Amino acid sequence: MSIKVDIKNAMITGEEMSNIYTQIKLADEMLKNKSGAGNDFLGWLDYPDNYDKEEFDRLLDVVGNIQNDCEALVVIGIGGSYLGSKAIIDALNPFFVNELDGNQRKAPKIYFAGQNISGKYLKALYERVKGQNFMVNVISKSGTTTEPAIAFRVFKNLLEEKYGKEESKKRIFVTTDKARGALKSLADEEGYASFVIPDDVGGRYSVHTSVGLLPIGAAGFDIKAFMQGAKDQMDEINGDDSLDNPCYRYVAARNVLYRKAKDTEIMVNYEPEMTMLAEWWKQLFGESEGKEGKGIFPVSVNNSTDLHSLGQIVQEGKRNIFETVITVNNHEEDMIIPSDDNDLDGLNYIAGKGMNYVNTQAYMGTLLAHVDGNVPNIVLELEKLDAYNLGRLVYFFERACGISGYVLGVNPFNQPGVEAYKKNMFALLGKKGFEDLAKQLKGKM
Ligand SMILES: O=P(O)(O)OC[C@H]1O[C@](O)(CO)[C@@H](O)[C@@H]1O
Repeated sequence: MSIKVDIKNAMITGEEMSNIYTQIKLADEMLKNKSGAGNDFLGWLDYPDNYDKEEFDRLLDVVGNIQNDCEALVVIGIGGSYLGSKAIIDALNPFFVNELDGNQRKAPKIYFAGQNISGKYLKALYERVKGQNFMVNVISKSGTTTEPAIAFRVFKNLLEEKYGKEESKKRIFVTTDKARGALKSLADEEGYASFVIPDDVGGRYSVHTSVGLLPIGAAGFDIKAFMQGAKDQMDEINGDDSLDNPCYRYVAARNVLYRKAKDTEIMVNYEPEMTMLAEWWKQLFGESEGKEGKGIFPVSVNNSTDLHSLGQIVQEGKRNIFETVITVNNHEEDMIIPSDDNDLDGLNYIAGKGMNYVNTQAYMGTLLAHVDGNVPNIVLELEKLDAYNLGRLVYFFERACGISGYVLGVNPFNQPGVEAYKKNMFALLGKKGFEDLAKQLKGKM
């Protein structure tokens, strides 16, 4: 079912929506006819139709082998080579899944590495994985990103010590550029099975490519349904160029709000398994829109947890924020609140109710309070948290982000700003070629 976008609490007039509509339509046309900035990175746009079916079948085979042949898969990557698969796997997995033992599990444990530079984290993961029958999927479009490169070196060594060089080759799956980068050269040299990140798909738009599909499939989820969701969402957007199109409505609302000085968007969820979905969304919109001194700053809260930490500032702090709440209609699990003869905690008034009911009242009460506090709320309603609907949601946001970037007047497909920290880090680490910068930086320290 379609994703619904409700803007009745977004504090926007019909006139404001109509005024921005032409720009939304034009921006989407620029995407579709590939006439805008960054038009060499639009491979994701038709990907649900145009993906490489042979590679997909090969991926299904590999996923099946991973599931049969190992207890644990270490997925190495950062940013767009990490957040999407982590988001979908977290949203779909039962809680505490890695604590289930072998016969209670339908798929290997999935561990993530290379998404930080913490020695403590990597050491702990190394110790946890070394006694298990494990495999590795290393993902990097550039093939040169420092964080995953370090993690891969560590786990490659561990595999080779444990299984020997030849057997290790069967346990390593590489997802990278088809021709360039250190990882591609290494994969060719060693003969690792490789999957391609298409040239024209940037990291943050790559969840439906093998970047996302291999880990999501290995974790036991239906990647065909995930692709179908994207396809249906794409067809739906292409089939309606009016403001009834939920994707257009979301883009229109957030841009109207931005023009009214609401320059911070808070992605709100009420289910902890959606935490990482917001992290993926933050990269998507932050890297796409945050340039040339422009952009809506994307942040997220996990409620009701964060109502007890950030609730105060949302309700009464600087009025430059709006919220986008994601709600899910169908919850499969619930916990009924027990009754108690003594009722010393005073909870009997909700005894017999499900926690999902309580959570919904918390959501509605919060929304009304925040709107009273001058925080506009956009609500995105998802039918269900399953592979199909998540496939839809990912495409929905990708398309919304591409359109929104053009409405803002930026290239939504580059990220020049992330190079600054990398250069400084290389200089400070003493990498060859960064000697002059190292001198300058040391002078400032
Ligand atoms: O897949 P790669 O090339 O390792 O890049 C990982 C991430 O790093 C960035 O390039 C930022 O440095 C992101 O845009 C990207 O998603």
